[in-house]
Amino acid sequence: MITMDDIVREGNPILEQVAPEVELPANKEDKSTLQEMLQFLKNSQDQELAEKYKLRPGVGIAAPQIGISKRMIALHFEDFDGNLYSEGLFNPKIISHSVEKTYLSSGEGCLSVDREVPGYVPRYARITVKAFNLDGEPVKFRLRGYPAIVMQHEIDHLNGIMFYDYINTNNPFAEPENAKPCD
Ligand SMILES: OCN(O)CCCc1ccccc1
Ligand code: NI
Repeated sequence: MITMDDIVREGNPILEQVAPEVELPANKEDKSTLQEMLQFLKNSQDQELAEKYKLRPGVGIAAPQIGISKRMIALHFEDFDGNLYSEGLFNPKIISHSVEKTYLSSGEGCLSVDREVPGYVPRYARITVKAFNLDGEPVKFRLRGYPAIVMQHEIDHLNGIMFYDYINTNNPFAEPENAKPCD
């Protein structure tokens, strides 16, 4: 099972690389890795398992964060209406997005960053994403608000981008242009 020992931390160059696409249909190894990533998220949100294995709760994870430079991400979280998003995705791609931006008023964190980095992280408010799921089927997501933020945070990891790259260095909590908080 994936534990925090498997999570690479900032400074590791793999987090700054653009990851190559996964060859589809996915081979057994890539499929098993993606399933383990999804299981890690579920475990990290289970009080007992998180305590037992010292897991930091995560709502998403990208393969480079476990040292694998491939375009694979997993998501496991509920949106503010209680809808569950639980996906293992190959080669996710944002195919369109709003001009408007959004951000979490509490800022963001990252399993690969062992420190607080305060500040607003402006992201597209609405995105359309195409990907392939664990069954190898093409899937399309139209996301807004919190789910859109999580998806963008994960896809950024596949392009070597960290959440703090977006924070306004002069004034981290300056109101981002053309953006409204989603919470
Ligand atoms: O890459 C996953 N990650 O480091 C875990 C935290 C993900 C995350 C946290 C806040 C807002 C969006 C996404
Ligand atoms: Ni992250």
